[in-house]
Amino acid sequence: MIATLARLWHTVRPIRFRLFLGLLSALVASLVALLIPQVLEMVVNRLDVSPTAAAVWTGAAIALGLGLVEAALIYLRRTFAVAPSTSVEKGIRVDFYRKVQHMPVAFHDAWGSGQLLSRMMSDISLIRRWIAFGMIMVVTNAVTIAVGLVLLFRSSVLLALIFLVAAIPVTIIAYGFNRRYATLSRLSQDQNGDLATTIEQSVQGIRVLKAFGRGPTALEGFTEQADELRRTEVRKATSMARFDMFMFMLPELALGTALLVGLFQTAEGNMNTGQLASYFATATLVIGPVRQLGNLLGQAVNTMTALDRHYEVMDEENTITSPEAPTALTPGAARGEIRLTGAHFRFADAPAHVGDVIDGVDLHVRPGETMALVGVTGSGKSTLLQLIPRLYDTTQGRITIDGIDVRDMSLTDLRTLTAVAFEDATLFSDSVRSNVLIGADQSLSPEEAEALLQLALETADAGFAHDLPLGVDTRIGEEGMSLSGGQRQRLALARAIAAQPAVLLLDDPLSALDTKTEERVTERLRSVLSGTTTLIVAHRTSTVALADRVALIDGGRITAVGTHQELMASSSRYRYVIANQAEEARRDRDIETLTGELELSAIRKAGEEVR
Ligand SMILES: Nc1ncnc2c1ncn2[C@@H]1O[C@H](COP(=O)(O)OP(=O)(O)OP(=O)(O)O)[C@@H](O)[C@H]1O
Repeated sequence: MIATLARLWHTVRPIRFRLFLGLLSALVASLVALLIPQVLEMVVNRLDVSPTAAAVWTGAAIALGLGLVEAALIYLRRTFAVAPSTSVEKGIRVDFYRKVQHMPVAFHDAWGSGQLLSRMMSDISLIRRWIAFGMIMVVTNAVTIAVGLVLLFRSSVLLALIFLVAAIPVTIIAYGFNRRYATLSRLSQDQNGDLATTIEQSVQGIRVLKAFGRGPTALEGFTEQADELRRTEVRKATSMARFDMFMFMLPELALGTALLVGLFQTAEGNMNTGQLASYFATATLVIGPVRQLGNLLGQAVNTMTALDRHYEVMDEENTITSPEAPTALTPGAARGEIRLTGAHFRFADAPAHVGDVIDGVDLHVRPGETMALVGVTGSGKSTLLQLIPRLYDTTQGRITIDGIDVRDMSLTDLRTLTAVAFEDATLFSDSVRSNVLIGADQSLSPEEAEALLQLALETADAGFAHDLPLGVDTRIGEEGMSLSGGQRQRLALARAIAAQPAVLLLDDPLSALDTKTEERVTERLRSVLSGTTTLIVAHRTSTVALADRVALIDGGRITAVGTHQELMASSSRYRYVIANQAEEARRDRDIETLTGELELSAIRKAGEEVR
């Protein structure tokens, strides 16, 4: 807790002085407010002695003046604290985003996107509200209550004790309520997030749901989730209603009792009317901070939790970073010779009894060569590809490009040398042009960039982009025009080509294309990118046959390397894998003919589940 506070103190360093001014304004404002009842007491007592209009006017003018000063100070408090705290909030948010961006893929495997989103949005907002408001108000309210109590005791010890009897449970109830309410709020936020995810999934997978007649089941699931959220909202409202009841009932009861006792006391001459008036004015002023203090203490605990959650992400160690003294290289001059030596890899969450996913791979890919990676599903093809640009790091062994260990290169150089296209083509909500040129050399002139865009689109057989409503300036992605799976894949491939890498890593990027288009694209890739070393995960025999050589991967090991013809002749395992893939491709074609643009991979997955 102390360490967390110390870190927060460090974070607010640039605005500490303004926060101090905010605190000062708030303190003076509340002391000024507490002066008003004292003026009231004076006026009432003066009126008892000499009831003149002048006394009334003077008292009213002083109270009005004090009220104006208080209002001005409250304005100052907000000015001093709110604007700078939003800049601190922005800073924290940007740091968080930077951190998440820099973290390796393994971090994102481990952390759900919902978790990161809620830490990025809700937790950071909570921290900002505490910096701008909570921190200042907790001190101000504590001082107001302390001074207020002294004034109440000065008016009447007995009435002050009645006030205290109500104030203590109010603070305790408010504190407890805030803690419980925060838990419920977080639950409701999580459930809202889950509901949003369900809607997103059903909208994205609407065709699969319809094709399999799973709409009613999806609706049932959704209704159950919506009902859970409703129950949480009802619990929140009930809890709030109970809290409000106590918050108003206890102080009102105390003030009612105090009024009764106060009137007797005044009648018996134990206190004067001025004191009684000042007691009530002070008590009304102090009850607000009493109610708020419990809330603020609860908020403080919630903010500590939010800070801990925030620092938990910020403290995650980034294991994939550039070395301190990277080997100098010129990505443009690279030959693209890849060598894996005794490469091992296992996922951090893999159970102990399971062997390494990549289990001692030795592989040599010659400069400019196109090598196909072939293996049954789950044999480690995608994982192997991802080790080269260090999306994951080998747990043993080494990978070199042109003789330089990838760990000795700066990440920027390595990621310029390599480009990846995944089967699952992710496009951003932006124009086709921006999507394709995302990894292109930023120093190109507009004409060069345009020529590169054309070449990439042509090579990837993505000429359809010119026929979109605004051509290559058409907005695509989630908020833009929707494209078919095959179109998305071709743009993702064009993006990898436009990066002009020395090493092109293609993870089954043509799976959604028909066989003819795939063959055409593979041919073009070979002629346009003759100097580029290409490692391609392929399922179709046609693509495999076009590669210079093929590597067969089995259980995380390379078991055979050679041309397609050589392996067909020498390896029975290779013949088995290829025959299997041909069968799969035939089934895909049949389904495609039957259902048009259906999501093939989803259908396959659903089919596997049924089996
Ligand atoms: N992020 C991950 N965390 C844990 N295990 C994973 C992760 N990604 C893949 N695996 C596991 O690693 C193994 C190899 O997966 P990989 O995706 O490399 O296979 P693949 O040969 O590319 O399969 P496919 O042809 O089906 O794409 C599989 O058993 C898979 O379940």
